[in-house]
Amino acid sequence: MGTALIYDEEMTKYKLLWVDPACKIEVPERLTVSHEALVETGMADRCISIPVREATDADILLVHSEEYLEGVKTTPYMTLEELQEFTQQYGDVYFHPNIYHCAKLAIGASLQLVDSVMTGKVRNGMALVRPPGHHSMRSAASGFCVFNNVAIAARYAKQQYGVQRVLIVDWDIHHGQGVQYCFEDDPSVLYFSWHRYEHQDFWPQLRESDFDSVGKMKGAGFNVNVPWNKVKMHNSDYLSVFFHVLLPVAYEFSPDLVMVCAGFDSAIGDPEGEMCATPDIFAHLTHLLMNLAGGKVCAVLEGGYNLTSLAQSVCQTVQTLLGDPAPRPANLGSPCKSALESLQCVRSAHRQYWTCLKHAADLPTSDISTKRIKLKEEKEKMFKGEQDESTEEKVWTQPPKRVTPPIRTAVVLPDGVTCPDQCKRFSSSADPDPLVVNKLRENYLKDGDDSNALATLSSLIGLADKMEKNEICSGLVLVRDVSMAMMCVVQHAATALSNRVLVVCVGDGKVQNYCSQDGKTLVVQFSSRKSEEEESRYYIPVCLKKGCSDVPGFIHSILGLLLPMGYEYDPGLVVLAQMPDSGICDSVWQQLIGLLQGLAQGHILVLMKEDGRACVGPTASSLLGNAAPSLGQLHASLPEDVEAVESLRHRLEGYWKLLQTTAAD
Ligand SMILES: NCCCNCCCCCC(=O)CS
Ligand SMILES: [Zn+2]
Repeated sequence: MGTALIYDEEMTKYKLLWVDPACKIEVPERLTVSHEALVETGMADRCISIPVREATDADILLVHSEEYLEGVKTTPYMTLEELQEFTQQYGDVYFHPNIYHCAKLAIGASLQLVDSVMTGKVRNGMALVRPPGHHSMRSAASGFCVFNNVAIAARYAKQQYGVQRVLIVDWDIHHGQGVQYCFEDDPSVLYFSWHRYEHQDFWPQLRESDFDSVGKMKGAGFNVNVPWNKVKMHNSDYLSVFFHVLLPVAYEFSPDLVMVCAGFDSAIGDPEGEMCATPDIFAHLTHLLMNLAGGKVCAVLEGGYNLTSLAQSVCQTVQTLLGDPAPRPANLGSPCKSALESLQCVRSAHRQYWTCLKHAADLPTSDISTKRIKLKEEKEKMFKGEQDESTEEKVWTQPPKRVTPPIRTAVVLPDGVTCPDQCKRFSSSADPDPLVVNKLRENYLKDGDDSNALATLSSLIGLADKMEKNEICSGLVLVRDVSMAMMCVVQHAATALSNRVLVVCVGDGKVQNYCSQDGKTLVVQFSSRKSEEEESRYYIPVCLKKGCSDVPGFIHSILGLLLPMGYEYDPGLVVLAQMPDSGICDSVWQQLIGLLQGLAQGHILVLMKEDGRACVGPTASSLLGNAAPSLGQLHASLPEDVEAVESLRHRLEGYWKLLQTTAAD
């Protein structure tokens, strides 16, 4: 299934008609540069174009009051003075004779997107709209927003398609207070937002934007606010919040639909956000959401005011929705102290609502909530001073071109096992290099003349080489001895290939401690038995009471341990081995493959035992980029597993900074 793109140039036909410094950044070019970038990169043609429609009164009344709607309806006939007067009653927004029409199209675009996804016409999609929506409230416009596009779309999805649970992820740099107010007492809509806050000093300067606004009444726990109390937040800060707050909660919530308030003022170069996260980060944020809700992801444009980073970020998002592998998450560092403080505060505030956070630490000793008041007083005192408008020009390298290999998934299967469609059967066509053959014979083959084991191993090596050359994206190999095959491909990768190799081993089994201490390989093994090998920086045995068969425990160890380390390690190749009788079920296996594909540009090599034929279909489906089936709402992990993962995290966070979930005192 494809990716919808909804855009109509009519939404460029309104603009600011008078002088207002706060509003001058919201210009029609925001939409034109975004759409043109998608056209120039050829991505618009790869999408399924869906036309906009005009929202009806009933659509708008799902969220807004009649009196507000009646008021906005009069604006097309107003004179300039009347428009200015009408605008005065709201903050940081402007009206225009054509903005009501465009606001109805922005809603209609969002509803068309929901229809296309919910009817299965497409898998996911993006709506390029203006005016944005997430600040507008039941009876008020705010922050360039007239109607709340995403809030209306979420209510529409529930009403029209009986959607039980909607996750709204708001990665715009402003707090979508309009969305929070709309759903704060509603447990069927989980609203997650991070936003520049600076201890309530940044617009819209609301006390209720802080981490302790968790929702009200039966909606308690379903509103998650992550305040950024400093600017210059980077990719590592964003990813650590996904790994340690959003994703665990989202998997526990198990939404039927994911809506994204896709604002790109959180990217580097934006005058509002003043953050440092690079446009490619949106490929990873999007990818990490695509295995939720069976892949039903609807992204709707909100903010984004630097026309260069906006266009690049939109392209990164759409390219990932199209299924292209994400770029390498290069040089991730440690989250900054302020981000870790916020992370700790949010997890602490929510531990009573989510089992995945129940073990979260207390509020940091430097309880940042009191800073809010003190800082406010200081600001008042010193406010007399100049507001430094130091907007030095930010520069960043353009995201790397993401070339999709000609072959998406190659498979090496024993005769008699049919090749899954869209996969390509692979065998090392050229006679294997005699050197390789000898090495295989002496190191890996018990009886040296086992010809088809030799053929399989040399195919395996050939596959790894083609992945390194980006001729093949991912591979699946059925082997007789998984351990031996793993050793073989890791040895080959460690010597012949230039890249680091992440080895993920699912299930018991002796994993030769071939993790060279030089960091060429990072081995993470999930099993139910204590590993006899010593744990180290590059060999991490994760012992789970019921191994991979306990879904919550396994998912939490993937999200909270494996992904943070994997992203920080940034391998060129991922080897994923399913040991015999690992106990892992297909849907969890598919989640694991889907999530790991965010690494190594999707170069993941899966090894399974020959008799694992039943798993070939599901594995191939995930390797081809299809969304994994939803796991359903997750219950609590076993206490032993929580304990194991937490102690492992504490031991390793000195090495792997993305494992941190608290600000060191
Ligand atoms: N009044 C001093 C400056 C105010 N700047 C904030 C303007 C609203 C931004 C809203 C937005 O970006 C929507 S995503
Ligand atoms: Zn914004």
